[in-house]
Amino acid sequence: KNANEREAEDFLSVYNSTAEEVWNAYTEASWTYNTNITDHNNQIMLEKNLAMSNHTLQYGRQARNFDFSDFTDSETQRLLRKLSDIDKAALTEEKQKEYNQIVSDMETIYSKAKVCKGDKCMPLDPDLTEIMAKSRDYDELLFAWKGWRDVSGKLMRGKYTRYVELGNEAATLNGHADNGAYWRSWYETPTLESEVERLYHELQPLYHELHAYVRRALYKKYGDKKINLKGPIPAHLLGNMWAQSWSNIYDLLVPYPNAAQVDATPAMIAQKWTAKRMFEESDNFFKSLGLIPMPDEFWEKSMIEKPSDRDVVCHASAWDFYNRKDFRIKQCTVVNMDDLITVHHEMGHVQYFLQYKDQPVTFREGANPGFHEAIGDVMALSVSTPKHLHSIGLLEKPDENEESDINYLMSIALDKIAFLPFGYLMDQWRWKVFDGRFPDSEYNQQWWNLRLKYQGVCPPVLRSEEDFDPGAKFHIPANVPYIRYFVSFVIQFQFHKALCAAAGQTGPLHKCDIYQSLDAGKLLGDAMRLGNSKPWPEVMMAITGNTSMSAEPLVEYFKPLISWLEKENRKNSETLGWPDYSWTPAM
Ligand SMILES: C[C@H](NC(=O)O)C(=O)O
Ligand SMILES: [Zn+2]
Repeated sequence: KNANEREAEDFLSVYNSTAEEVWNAYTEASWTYNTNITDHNNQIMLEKNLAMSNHTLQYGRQARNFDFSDFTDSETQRLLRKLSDIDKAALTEEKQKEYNQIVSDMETIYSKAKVCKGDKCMPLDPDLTEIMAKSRDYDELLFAWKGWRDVSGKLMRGKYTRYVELGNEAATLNGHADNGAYWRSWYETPTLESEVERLYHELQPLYHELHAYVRRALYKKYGDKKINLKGPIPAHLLGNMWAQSWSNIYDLLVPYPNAAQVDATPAMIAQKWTAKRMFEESDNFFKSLGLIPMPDEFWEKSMIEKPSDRDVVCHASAWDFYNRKDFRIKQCTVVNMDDLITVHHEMGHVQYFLQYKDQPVTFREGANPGFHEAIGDVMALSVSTPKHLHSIGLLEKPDENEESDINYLMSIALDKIAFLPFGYLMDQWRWKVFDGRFPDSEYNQQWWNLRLKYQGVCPPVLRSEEDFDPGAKFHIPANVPYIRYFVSFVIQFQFHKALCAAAGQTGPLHKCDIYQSLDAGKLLGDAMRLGNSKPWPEVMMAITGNTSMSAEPLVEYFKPLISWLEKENRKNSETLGWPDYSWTPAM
């Protein structure tokens, strides 16, 4: 190694120890704000954010001064290259303040928004979420759906344009074409857009079969004034505020009502499960694989229930405090199956934090953002099986037959297949907003064009450019990219297949439960420990033996259901897709 490389290594170790301090300070302030939304806490968070940016700027400039092309250590090169992208620190201080204030204002609007009916004012979590999940009254659903958009997205519209401008300015200062290009650069895959488009088209036939089957069930429930069997589905009838997961209307869709049921919620309530019990159950699952237990600080400092005395950001999230000891989850947990899955999703993030905690801070990320989103969901694919739920006392002995299998696959498909178009379109919209193809005069129109094109849903009431419906989904005001979830929903089945093989499970993928397999745990743990120190295809290779994303394991997992749906839809001579694309329900 030449002197230049040795100097770079010293520089990087000073960077790392100072970064741990500064990032920890910001994360603590951000946690305080997210778990107690006040102006005071917001101001402190903004200050710590600026301090972090100054640190990034100072060290980013020095990193750019190194000519690392002839360095021998590829890790040092990778670290310096990542440090050279200084993100928002490239903006002037007052533009950084403006940008950070806009993002925190939008997130505060979203997190404090309430829909009032008389003197009862309902937040999204848990009230409106519960109405969307449980109500079967067309107009009550409409009240919640429209009301939520009026008090969230609609109030952010003016801020979003400036957010886009400043995000693009920072991206171009770092050499990216626009902010969308900056976000995609994290995948180190120049062909990312065409790869996700290819995956989407491979999976679209599965979605069309499910969409046609669900539309038929909703037609039976709500009648021909509200459902057109050749048209899009009104977006408020699918059990979820954004129609991104349909498992809450499973009761309208059950393929075999007399076969074994799959929902653990009744047992969780009957057995008086608590949020704490749900987290302990998840921790047990990870430990059974030989993975790392949640440390004491996690149990002491996490916020696992919605506090009654203050405003908080309820959208569930996992937190790394960058001191290799302190990791937390913030979740407004409700005792039901949906939230038990979410608990595993968030615990998957913390397991990743624990596995890569001794990496340089710059590498304490997922191999790509989709990897980070996939870990917990892989665990949940095992935990959700009737066999596993029975083993933890949440379902009576599952009768193993073709009908109960189809019931189970349907319940998982209502989460996983239903999600794919939404997971895909969120950043199709944002990438085009950032690259200018969608001017702010068309924000809402273009949003609904994509919602129709990919999801086959339509707004149940007239929309206009007075509205800003993308802002009604957390990740838009919170500035959280979304293609990571589409990537996750594809690769998690690749991981599931690989871990099931490692666990010696030879049956069909949907019956596999990797519980207690130390081999499966080791395969995933070793991959997580790499963090972002290697390009993700190498990590994909280490887990699955392939270097690329593939829809095949997902298609294999759902094969029995797809065959069943094809037969069912043919029997009903369903129209696949929504050729009556301009139909809207009687208002
Ligand atoms: C799928 C995504 N998950 C998450 O934010 O953790 C969502 O909830 O929209
Ligand atoms: Zn997540």
